[in-house]
Amino acid sequence: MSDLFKSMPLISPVLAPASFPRLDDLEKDEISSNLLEELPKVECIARARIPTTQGPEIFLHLYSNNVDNKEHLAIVFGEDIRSRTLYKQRPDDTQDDRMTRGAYIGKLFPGRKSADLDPKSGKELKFSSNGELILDENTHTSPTIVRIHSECYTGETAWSARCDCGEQFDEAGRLMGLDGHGCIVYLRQEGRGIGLGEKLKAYNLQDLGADTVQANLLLRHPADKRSFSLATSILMDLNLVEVKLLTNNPDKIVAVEGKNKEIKVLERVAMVPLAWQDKEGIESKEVEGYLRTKIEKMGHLLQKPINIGAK
Ligand SMILES: Nc1nc2c(ncn2[C@@H]2O[C@H](COP(=O)(O)OP(=O)(O)OP(=O)(O)O)[C@@H](O)[C@H]2O)c(=O)[nH]1
Repeated sequence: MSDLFKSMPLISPVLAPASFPRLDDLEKDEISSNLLEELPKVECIARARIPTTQGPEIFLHLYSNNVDNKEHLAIVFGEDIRSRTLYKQRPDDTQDDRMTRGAYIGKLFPGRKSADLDPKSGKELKFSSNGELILDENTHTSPTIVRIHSECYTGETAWSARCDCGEQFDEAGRLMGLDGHGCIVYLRQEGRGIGLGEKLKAYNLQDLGADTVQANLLLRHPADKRSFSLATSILMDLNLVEVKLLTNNPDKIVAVEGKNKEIKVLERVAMVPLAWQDKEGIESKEVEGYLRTKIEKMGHLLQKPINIGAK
């Protein structure tokens, strides 16, 4: 047994190799959905059009909120998905202010003067007497493909084949690009909420034989420390209250719907790993173990097809 685990009692052989500490003596938190009585308040600070290397343009929305200081994002497919807080008229708001923060209709071009009126199409935004944007044919509100994605530096930026986060992110964008509308709510809760440093320690524990759940528990974190209430608030702000949710995680569905069912998940769209569909996708013994643990211990709604072997 390594020195690291000498002070800890042995784990049950069912849960992990005999050289690991017992999980039943460690804190075993349930994977909680952290449903809040009152949803966080969010405010969209800025929106900008991003042409992408993949084809479709996206509109990146940056949010502030009243529960943490992180920059949570909404990656929006569709010019007509509009944030209430961004578009609401503010005291002393000028048309230049509105264009600068991204609260405009249509496209920006050099010399444009009005945010609320698109001179090319003649479409115009309308507001109520208290400055709220009126939802009309210029604002998309119908059921929309949505993914709630938690930050994964390793999978999205450092080419990690320990998880399928990068592949899921790309696939979500591909489906939304095809549909023409969609939203990836990108929450800064790295490592299922434990942060990148702790996730790296968890990876070392995984190399020492723990699975992803055990590694979190050994570090005295819950298996899943995330909350999805910010996603609920952001979707409400974007008027995306009826969604087709891309996920395999049943906890996420309950969590994003909110305590008072502020959001309706009309449909769950499974995120099947590409390699399990006989397509080119992430393959490694680590990702196999990661997905197995999600299915066996975290109740993910995913089944590996029997014809796909360990290649
Ligand atoms: N603690 C920990 N976090 C991990 C590990 N591998 C990936 N993650 C994190 O897990 C999260 C993945 O989240 P998602 O893909 O949004 O969600 P999910 O719960 O897997 O559900 P799906 O919607 O089905 O993908 C990200 O925050 C990753 O950084 C790991 O081994 N340990």
